[in-house]
Amino acid sequence: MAKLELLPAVDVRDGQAVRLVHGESGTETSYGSPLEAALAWQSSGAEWLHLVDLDAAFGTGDNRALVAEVTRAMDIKVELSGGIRDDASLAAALATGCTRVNLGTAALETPEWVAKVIAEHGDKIAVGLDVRGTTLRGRGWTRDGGDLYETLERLDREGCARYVVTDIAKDGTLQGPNLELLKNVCAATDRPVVASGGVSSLDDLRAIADLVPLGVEGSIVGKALYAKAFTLEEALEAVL
Ligand SMILES: O=C(O)c1ccccc1N[C@@H]1O[C@H](COP(=O)(O)O)[C@@H](O)[C@H]1O
Repeated sequence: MAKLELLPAVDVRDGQAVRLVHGESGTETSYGSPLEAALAWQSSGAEWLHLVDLDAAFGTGDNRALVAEVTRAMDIKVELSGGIRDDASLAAALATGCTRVNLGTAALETPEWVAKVIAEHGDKIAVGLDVRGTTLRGRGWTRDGGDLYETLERLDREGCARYVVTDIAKDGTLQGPNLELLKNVCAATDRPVVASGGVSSLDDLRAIADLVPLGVEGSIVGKALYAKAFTLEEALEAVL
């Protein structure tokens, strides 16, 4: 059976690696240099880095040069997101050499553009389905953007390669992942799903790994690593 991929997260706000609670601006806890954090996850054995430009996602500026520097410094695969919403921001993101990008707001607000870039770039494009209940949220998770399952059906039709599914109610809370949501999304699509939000323990990761046969391919891990609930080495061992 395929093993669950783990994607330690580095979210960047105002030049710092931060974690938010429920993705709300103003709830930041700072963890210092994004490059140092990313290099630490790489040295601990990560095969992926989930790198987010939060200022670009919130529309409060950007950390584009810094996320490009971090991406270029990595020998591992990088999933890059935050503020990738048009040809220029997509070209800049892909030029960093990242393995794939994760689109959020654009999938809700400019579906024609997203269909076009999916057709052009295939599995270099993932779509982030960031939900409260079953309502998608965009623009830094501050605005409603439609129904999860209707959007999923449309993106499936357009050939979207994979989805990164975040339960906003869980994100940054260390309350455990929303396994029901993950199962429901896997039942609604045949595309791989990357889980995001709420991981607090090795048991949470094992529970997500149990969903690999249903279509879960990976899990983002953020707060739990920064809060030292477990080490990345322990996490990688737990999902072998
Ligand atoms: O990751 C977060 O904590 C987060 C919080 C608030 C907004 C966005 C967040 N992350 C990721 O940003 C992209 C969406 O950016 P955009 O809408 O395309 O500009 C997506 O990957 C979110 O999961």
